[in-house]
Amino acid sequence: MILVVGSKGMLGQELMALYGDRARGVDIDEIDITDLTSVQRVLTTIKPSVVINAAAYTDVDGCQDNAELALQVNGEGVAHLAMISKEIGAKLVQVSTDYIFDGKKGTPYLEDDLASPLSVYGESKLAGEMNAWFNPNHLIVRTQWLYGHGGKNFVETMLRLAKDKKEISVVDDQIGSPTWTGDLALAIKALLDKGCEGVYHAANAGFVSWNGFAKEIFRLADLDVTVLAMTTEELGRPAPRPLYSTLDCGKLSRDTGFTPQPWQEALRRYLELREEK
Ligand SMILES: NC(=O)C1=CN([C@@H]2O[C@H](COP(=O)(O)OP(=O)(O)OC[C@H]3O[C@@H](n4cnc5c(N)ncnc54)[C@H](OP(=O)(O)O)[C@@H]3O)[C@@H](O)[C@H]2O)C=CC1
Ligand SMILES: Cc1cn([C@H]2C[C@H](O)[C@@H](COP(=O)(O)OP(=O)(O)O[C@H]3O[C@@H](C)C(=O)[C@@H](O)[C@H]3O)O2)c(=O)[nH]c1=O
Repeated sequence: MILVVGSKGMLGQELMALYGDRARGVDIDEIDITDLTSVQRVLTTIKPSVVINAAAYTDVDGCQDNAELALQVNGEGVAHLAMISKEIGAKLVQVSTDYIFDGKKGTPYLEDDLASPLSVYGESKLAGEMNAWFNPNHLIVRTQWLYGHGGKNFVETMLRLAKDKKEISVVDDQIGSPTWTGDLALAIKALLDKGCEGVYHAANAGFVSWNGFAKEIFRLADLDVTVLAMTTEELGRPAPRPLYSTLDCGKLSRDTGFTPQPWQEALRRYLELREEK
């Protein structure tokens, strides 16, 4: 049995849909990962063979203002899951982020590149990666720029803003790979099916700026919106973001035979499925 922690989140919902009967999902109403007793109670009752942690505090600017909570959920919470999953002999899958990097490398990041987070969110997720090591049987999957059904994300924000705006300003100096949760869930399954351990990068292929991503969303959705360019500095959000955080996913392809599709194709598929719902 696979236990998906954070099953009501954006990735959690996708994992539940992919695994169906083979998974049991729990979220904040049944488990609080910041509370060791709660984690102990749920894991020792369900006794899964794999725990996938898709629970996190993902509001990047919110984390910047609430560092203690960010470290509790994204850092200590993972330590609790790692310690108890080890105790019951289960594998821990920890989902992590490109924001553990500072974005200064200039070429796609490899799994063993040095982490140097710029934001509290990035620091707390790096703490989570380190805490995953309390269970030697762990898999850390770093991904980025996620969108998918049932979650707050950039695609949904753009489509919402387009309802009453003809012009939207979007930063053009941050580069990364928009990634569909549908493809990330398949990558996680491929890694588990092959018994992979350690750190892996998993994102849709190719890269673009948020500005270019917004333009492609409106083009595919056939919406007449002008996307203006601005810099990250001009936008002035509370949390700093890496300017170049593309992840090299070669290790995933080599070890599993699974290569996520180009981001443009994933986006087209997501928008089609969204229309059908
Ligand atoms: N979104 C993105 O762009 C990216 C996400 N990631 C990582 O991927 C993973 C999944 O992200 P995503 O699907 O966007 O996350 P979401 O924010 O959509 O979902 C997270 C879920 O975890 C729940 N949760 C929060 N705190 C706790 C807690 N203390 N105990 C139990 N559950 C809790 C949330 O509940 P509630 O909503 O009620 O707070 C929510 O249901 C995370 O690890 C994230 O860091 C990595 C790269 C990019
Ligand atoms: C809504 C909006 C955003 N932006 C910018 C802000 C930001 O730099 C970028 C993306 O904004 P968002 O708030 O959607 O994204 P952000 O919270 O930075 O997304 C991150 O989330 C965490 C959880 C991760 O792990 C990362 O991989 C990444 O996906 O676009 C604009 O320039 N104009 C806009 O109208």
